[in-house]
Amino acid sequence: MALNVGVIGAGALGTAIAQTMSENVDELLLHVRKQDLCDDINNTGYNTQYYPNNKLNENIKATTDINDLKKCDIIFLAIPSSAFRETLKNLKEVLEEETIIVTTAKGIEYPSLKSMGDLISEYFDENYVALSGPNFASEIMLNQPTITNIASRKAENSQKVKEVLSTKQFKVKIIDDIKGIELCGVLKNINAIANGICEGMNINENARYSILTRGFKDTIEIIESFGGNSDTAHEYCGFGDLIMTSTSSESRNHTLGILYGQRLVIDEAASGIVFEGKNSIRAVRDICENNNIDSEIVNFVYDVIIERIAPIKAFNKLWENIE
Ligand SMILES: NC(=O)C1=CN([C@@H]2O[C@H](COP(=O)(O)OP(=O)(O)OC[C@H]3O[C@@H](n4cnc5c(N)ncnc54)[C@H](OP(=O)(O)O)[C@@H]3O)[C@@H](O)[C@H]2O)C=CC1
Ligand SMILES: O=C(CO)COP(=O)(O)O
Repeated sequence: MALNVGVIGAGALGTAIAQTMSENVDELLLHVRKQDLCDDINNTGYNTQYYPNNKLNENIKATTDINDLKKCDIIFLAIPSSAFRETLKNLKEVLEEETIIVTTAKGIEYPSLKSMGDLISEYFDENYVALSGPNFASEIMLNQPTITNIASRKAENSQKVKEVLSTKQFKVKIIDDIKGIELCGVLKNINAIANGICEGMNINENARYSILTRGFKDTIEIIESFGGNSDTAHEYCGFGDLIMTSTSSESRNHTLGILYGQRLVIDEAASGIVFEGKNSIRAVRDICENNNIDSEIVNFVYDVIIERIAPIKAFNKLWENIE
């Protein structure tokens, strides 16, 4: 394929989608932060930090030099949302405005309450595409069957991104709701934490799945309040990712919730693990307040994670108010 494609972020997701797309392009540029990891990838063919047992395809070339991305037609940002603005500023120095930027991050900027798409459009106009779905990176890396949704403001951009991403195993469905797709990714993390907290406290399944049902309804309400389409909540990026992340032990957000539910304190910053849901809870609560949405699930997660209210007390309040 003639398109030049780059991925920024050689973590779990960046490496996995690089591997997928390398089936479709002549050369895939993978931008890595650390020189030693870059050397490992180029010299051994392994991402020794994230996937020490999975050989990378030979046409994946790692670089630490952002200037190498100049020639790319499409660049995927597979980094935490907290790193987006800084990375976009750096990219703006070297890229043409027409470069398509794809966000894979399921987070939101605080206190601006901007989505990752909003941030990209500050630097690269409307040339962005959002990707989201029930997509554990570890499974993508193993080339296991996966579907994702993408959305953008320009149909031709979605089409190009679909072309570089699609393989026999990795399916891509374009939807027409850029706001909704991003909100789904953010909100499912909050629900995953909520369910994790309940699981950690050994709350019964009748209650847990009622809470998940309520979380799904709140997701629809929030999407609609942003002018998004409620159908998006029924997509892979909506229902699919919500259920998967809220119930799977593979999810970092779900696991974080379990730890809080068990009142086990970990040093989240020192762990180096990306907990997007934890980082976006303040933003989601502000979004609800600004739009007069009273989400008991969002309040529950805020109470436990930010206010550090005892999980059982927070749960009792949630249960009293849920209907
Ligand atoms: N993992 C998954 O299954 C999925 C993840 N996502 C989303 O993708 C995004 C990335 O997640 P994931 O790949 O799992 O995270 P990882 O922690 O596995 O990887 C993060 C990558 O970003 C780099 N990075 C971290 N901080 C910065 C920074 N300040 N500046 C530049 N680069 C930075 C890391 O570099 P270094 O290694 O040097 O720290 C690493 O390459 C998240 O928003 C997540 O929600 C979406 C779908 C699935
Ligand atoms: O978004 C994901 C899968 O779709 C990954 O979820 P976690 O960040 O909770 O691990």
